[in-house]
Amino acid sequence: MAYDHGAHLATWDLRGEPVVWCSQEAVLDGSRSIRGGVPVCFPWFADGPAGDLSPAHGLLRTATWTRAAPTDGEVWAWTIGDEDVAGQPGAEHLTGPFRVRYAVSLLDGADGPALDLDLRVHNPGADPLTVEMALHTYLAVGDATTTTVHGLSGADALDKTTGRRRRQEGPVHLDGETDLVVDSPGAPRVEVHDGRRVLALSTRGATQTVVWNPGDEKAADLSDLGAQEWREFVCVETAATADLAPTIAPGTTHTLGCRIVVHPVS
Ligand SMILES: O=P(O)(O)OC[C@H]1O[C@@H](O)[C@H](O)[C@@H](O)[C@@H]1O
Repeated sequence: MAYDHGAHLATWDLRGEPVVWCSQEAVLDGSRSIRGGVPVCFPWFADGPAGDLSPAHGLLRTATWTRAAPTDGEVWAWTIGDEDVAGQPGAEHLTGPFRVRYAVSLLDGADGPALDLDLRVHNPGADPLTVEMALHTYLAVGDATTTTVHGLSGADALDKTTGRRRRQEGPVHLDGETDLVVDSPGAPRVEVHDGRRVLALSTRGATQTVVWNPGDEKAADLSDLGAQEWREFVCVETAATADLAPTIAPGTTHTLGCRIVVHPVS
């Protein structure tokens, strides 16, 4: 299921099981962002590099995108540009013109079925364009508290729950509120292990991986999340933000992409 509102893939199921998770309480009428699926964050992430921008995660998350013709393997494709959001709340923070094409593909690869997300940002302007971006995937897990995220050990990270930078040692454990922006240039393979399967993410054009789960206490503040639903997902986000946001030269395109493959645990 996908919506033009935010170019938002809301769910992806495989063999009857959700892989991309969506809240039972998600608001799907376009009046706010969707809690779950894959929010597209652009042209800023969260409250922006200096923490003073709104709407959160950039105004494309709640904008109405235009459907584009899907090409090979693509199930949905959309486009949007700066002129489409002119006058909307947050448009005053845009730093230059852009044209974006976003596509969701279902692929049948050697590793089995895969979901591929592809965000292409073109700078049609005369000046370099620096933008933050993220594919904020909500991944379904058996129980977040016993789920681990692998592939990020040894990387520097900003722990947003403390405001401090630290080195990530070993897998990320989701025991309590987790909000970690891990610097992960070089396209690492990141894996989510929940004991019953492994979700493997390979990325392109990303410089960071964000791992987020609100935990019990913070979840209670989210009106579009059911009681205990925070246990059912972990967000592992393909990102390029803050000092590691790309600067796109005039006339060029930056692609941020993510491919998700599901491996059963035997
Ligand atoms: O509630 P929102 O706007 O969907 O954001 C959810 C979370 O998204 C994550 O990407 C951020 O790192 C968190 O800080 C934020 O709380």
